[in-house]
Amino acid sequence: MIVFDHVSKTYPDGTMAVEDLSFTAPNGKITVLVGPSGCGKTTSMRMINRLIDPTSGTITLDGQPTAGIDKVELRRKIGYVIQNAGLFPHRTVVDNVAALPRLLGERKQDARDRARQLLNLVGLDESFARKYPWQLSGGQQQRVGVARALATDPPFLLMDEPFSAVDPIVRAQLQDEFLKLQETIGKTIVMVTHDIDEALILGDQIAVLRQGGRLAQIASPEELLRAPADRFVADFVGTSRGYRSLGFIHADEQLTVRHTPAAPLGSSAAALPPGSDGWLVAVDEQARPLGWIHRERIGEVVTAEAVDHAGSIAAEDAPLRDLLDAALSSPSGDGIVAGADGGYLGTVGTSDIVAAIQRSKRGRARPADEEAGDRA
Ligand SMILES: Nc1ncnc2c1ncn2[C@@H]1O[C@H](COP(=O)(O)OP(=O)(O)OP(=O)(O)O)[C@@H](O)[C@H]1O
Repeated sequence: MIVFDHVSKTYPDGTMAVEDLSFTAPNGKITVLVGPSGCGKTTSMRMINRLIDPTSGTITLDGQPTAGIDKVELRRKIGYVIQNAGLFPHRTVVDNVAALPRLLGERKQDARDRARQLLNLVGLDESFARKYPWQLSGGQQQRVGVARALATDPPFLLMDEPFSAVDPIVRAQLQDEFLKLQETIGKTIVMVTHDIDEALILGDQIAVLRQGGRLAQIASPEELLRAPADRFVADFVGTSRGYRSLGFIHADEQLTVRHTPAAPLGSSAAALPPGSDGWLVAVDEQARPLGWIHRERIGEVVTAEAVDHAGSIAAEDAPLRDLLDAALSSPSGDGIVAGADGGYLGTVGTSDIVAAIQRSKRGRARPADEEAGDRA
């Protein structure tokens, strides 16, 4: 657990970068610091590993004030991932990852063996180990940066805009992989980003800072979207908050899944049922949904060319946002749902999804009502 207790930082030129900042980054969770440029995110994060010393206040790691921990020991406990990976250009990938353990006295072979395991963990196979950073793509370099930060198996990890130097598609992939990795490693992470969408995807909790390093709100992604503390947070989180918050809510068991008939590729048109307003769900040989198909577009047999791909397909356990999107993008008006194995399950209607949204809103409102009842 990392605790900020009334921490302030004034630079020698008088700039108040952080003012009276207090928050807790819980163990095994990702805490994201976001806010506009110059609001003190980087200063706050660098005070944790004492690259910058606070002017006042204390920061503790699992109850131990950082001011009292030897800097070498502190850096061993806290992995650090920076933008652009910051790799040593003249060292191979494996030696980049092994660098800090070597510096701390580990045997070369042991450090390299572990480095190879870590490279594997971040999705880089053996062939990358002997390459140099300039031979890697931006996304691959960033993975090496993550592997290097994990080299001393630190319980804490600081990440400064770790995925911002790569294009949006690679960034989305790295974010996804990183969340899976965190499920395995369970580190206590503080991450800085200026990108609210990245914060909403990665954060277990998000601390929104305003100019002068003052905390505007700290909350879960869902709460930040649902109940921004003030206008500044609402504007920073951005528009379509209601729709985006559906990305964190799942359907309940009451959601009606309709049994719209399937039209397997290659099947004869004569053998097919009428469908819903003529619409059927085209499925492949493994009964996986491909998209919608209208009876009028089917000749003698169902062909892949006749499938309409406009509608997105939602997974059974997907958040309501994905189900709603599947329905809204669908030519038939209903959304296609696939099971965990990718097989076709059924379809959901827009009105049924809206009813599920309303039930979830009532469900979330209830605890507060009950609290009010308890107080009365
Ligand atoms: N060494 C320094 N000396 C004086 N002022 C500084 C120093 N480093 C940062 N600042 C100032 O402190 C404030 C906070 O800077 P910081 O880098 O922490 O912000 P940030 O939120 O990380 O910004 P960005 O998103 O642009 O990276 C800014 O006004 C900045 O100009």
